[in-house]
Amino acid sequence: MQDAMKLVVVGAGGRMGQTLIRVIQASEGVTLHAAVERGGSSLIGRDAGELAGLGHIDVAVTDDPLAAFLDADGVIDFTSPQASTEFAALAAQARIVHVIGTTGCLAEHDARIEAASRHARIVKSGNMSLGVNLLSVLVQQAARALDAAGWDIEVLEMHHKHKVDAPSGTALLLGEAAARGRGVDLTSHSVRVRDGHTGARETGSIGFATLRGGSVVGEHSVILAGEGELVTLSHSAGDRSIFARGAVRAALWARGQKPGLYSMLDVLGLSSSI
Ligand SMILES: NC(=O)C1=CN([C@@H]2O[C@H](COP(=O)(O)OP(=O)(O)OC[C@H]3O[C@@H](n4cnc5c(N)ncnc54)[C@H](OP(=O)(O)O)[C@@H]3O)[C@@H](O)[C@H]2O)C=CC1
Ligand SMILES: O=C(O)C1=N[C@H](C(=O)O)C[C@H](O)C1
Repeated sequence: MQDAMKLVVVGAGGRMGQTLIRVIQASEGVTLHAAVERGGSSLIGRDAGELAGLGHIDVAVTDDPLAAFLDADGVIDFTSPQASTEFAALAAQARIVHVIGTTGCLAEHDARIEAASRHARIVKSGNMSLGVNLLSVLVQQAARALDAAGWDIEVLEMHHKHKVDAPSGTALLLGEAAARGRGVDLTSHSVRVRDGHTGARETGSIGFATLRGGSVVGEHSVILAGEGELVTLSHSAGDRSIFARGAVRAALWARGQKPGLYSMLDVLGLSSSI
């Protein structure tokens, strides 16, 4: 049997970082090797278990990611686009698995992450949950079956008030699935904001609407609106552990793969359904 996979959590003090520490401690086949926060953070030196509400686990938070990566098997990263591109380069240097849940990446970040995947095994997804990835397959099928002339597609999302990017990574992932189903490119068909005298809706466009407030973990709906009927496909996240469990599953899966850039659909064996 293989040794437990040694995982580093970067952004250890964040909402997802703390959830990951709890999920890793509760999971078979993985062990928390290190916890990383940015230099200057008041969390450096604190015990990661205490930070996550578990009690002492003898893993002190460090601000030296490369030292942590060199003796690890993988890193799980829910931080920021800039930080994730830097961690991808370090994961490539250490030749380890890098699971990236960070959203809001621009083309320049994605290009750097793709370059790092020549040496690292990277799994990146705007949503690590099983439910959302299954939903994306269903959205693609619905968009293909219900034609653009008769059915308009709108993606609606709501998240907690601290979220900094919009539309959410999940909304974009679902928009991409709808665009694939329609055989069109999302960028040239999406309407990300509406305000003022917008004119009538353009046939075939894919609209996005963003709500923010309170402590909502993540609500997503894809609405297919026809004449006199609506089809709504939706997902509701009750707890951040669904993302953390997906990320751990991705790390274990990627351990056996060649260097490259993979998605959660690859991890879940759903790529052949798209
Ligand atoms: N794909 C998925 O399934 C999911 C994705 N996400 C995404 O994950 C990301 C994080 O979300 P969330 O946990 O809510 O955000 P938080 O702001 O709570 O956590 C981010 C953490 O990363 C830390 N961080 C930022 N830069 C660095 C760095 N250079 N080195 C070390 N640590 C760093 C932050 O530290 P500091 O506070 O000092 O800046 C913070 O502790 C977002 O992009 C979010 O959209 C979230 C949930 C699920
Ligand atoms: O920031 C969050 O919280 C979440 N971010 C991801 C996204 O942008 O879709 C996933 C999840 O919905 C929670």
